[in-house]
Amino acid sequence: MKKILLLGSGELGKEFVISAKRLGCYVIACDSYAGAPAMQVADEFCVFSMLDETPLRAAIAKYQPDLIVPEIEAIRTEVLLDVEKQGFEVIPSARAANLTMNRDRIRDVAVGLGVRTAKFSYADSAAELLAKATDIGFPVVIKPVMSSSGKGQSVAKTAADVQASWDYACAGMRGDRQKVIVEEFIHFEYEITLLTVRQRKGPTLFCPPIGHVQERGDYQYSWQPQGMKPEHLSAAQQMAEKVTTDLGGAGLFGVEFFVTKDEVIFSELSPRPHDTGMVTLISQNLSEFDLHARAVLGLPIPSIECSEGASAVVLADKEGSAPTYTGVEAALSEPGVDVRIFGKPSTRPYRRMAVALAKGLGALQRAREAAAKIKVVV
Ligand SMILES: Nc1ncnc2c1ncn2[C@@H]1O[C@H](COP(=O)(O)OP(=O)(O)OP(=O)(O)O)[C@@H](O)[C@H]1O
Ligand SMILES: NCC(=O)N[C@@H]1O[C@H](COP(=O)([O-])[O-])[C@@H](O)[C@H]1O
Ligand SMILES: [Mg+2]
Repeated sequence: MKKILLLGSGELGKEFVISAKRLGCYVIACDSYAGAPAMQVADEFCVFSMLDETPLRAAIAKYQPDLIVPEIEAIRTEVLLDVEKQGFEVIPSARAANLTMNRDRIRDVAVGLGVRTAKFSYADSAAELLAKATDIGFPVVIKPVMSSSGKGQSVAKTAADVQASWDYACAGMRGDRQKVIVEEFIHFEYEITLLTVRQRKGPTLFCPPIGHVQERGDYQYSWQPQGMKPEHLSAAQQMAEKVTTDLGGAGLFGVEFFVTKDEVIFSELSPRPHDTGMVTLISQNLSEFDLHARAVLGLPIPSIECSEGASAVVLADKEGSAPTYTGVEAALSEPGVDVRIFGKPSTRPYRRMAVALAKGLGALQRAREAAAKIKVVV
């Protein structure tokens, strides 16, 4: 039985714990607040800020896990680099966790590998941001180098927007680096997440591409499979293989691409299950969480089967605690529809609280209709 220390206990971690426990693992779920989704299904839990070196080291020393599995980006990843040297195993690797926590570091790796990205630059002041944005050409997308789920992200349409974008990025930044990435705005036809599985034994596997739509830099709904021109799919797979091979280790990655009429552009990647990949809870024989669990445990993945499916998020609209949910009965009365309520103990505007899933013909519309029926009450 493998002992897993899960760093981050949100909705993605909760499904991962269920998958890992079904395969006989013992899981200690960690996060900065009590009652986090994954803690509700784990064997033990531990509450501390994973950005703090001391409690993070203490948890690793106390539990002596076989595997350390990061579930969020905001972790004191220097500690992971250090404990990996001492012989602990970090999934997929401490380097992957460290690089992907910093948009600039992973972007520099991708560029070094010759992977196509949007034009971009970095800035550490409003004045520098204005100069870099002007060089690239408006509109530009601005994101803190340390953030996720769209936090601190905005689009500057003209020079007049730059100061507001800088202030917004500074307010949404986490971690200790006051730095942003400024990117050319890509007018893509669609965007995808390519779930990519690195196995301990065996070749890298790809799930059929997942299409998704984002608002405020955060995912709203996703579907699988997203139809792609064969040459675009193979370009995306080649880039995903290149970057994940460089990062190394075993596990599932969510590799994000923009697809324009003529080309595929790498955006970023998560060295762990991806929020848009929650669709695989209904569309695949093995969900992205099952695949991550099998890959990290070195278990076989003989085939990945997919049929049409979709997911749509249920968001909170205000701050509160002990939420309840209405409309679940109405949502579930449709055939082929399912719901996952994460069980987060508190709400804030736009916090993702649940997801509706649908399979079969018209899955996307039915998932969105089901999500719209569910209301978060606080
Ligand atoms: N250069 C760009 N051009 C056009 N749209 C963009 C660009 N960069 C980001 N976006 C849009 O914003 C979304 C979020 O961006 P990105 O994935 O970089 O942020 P994130 O905070 O890391 O999100 P997550 O943590 O949920 O993956 C993208 O999926 C895309 O819809
Ligand atoms: N795009 C990354 C992502 O979706 N991460 C997921 O959201 C949780 C945080 O949610 P919270 O902010 O509501 O606590 C994380 O723990 C993870 O499960
Ligand atoms: Mg993203």
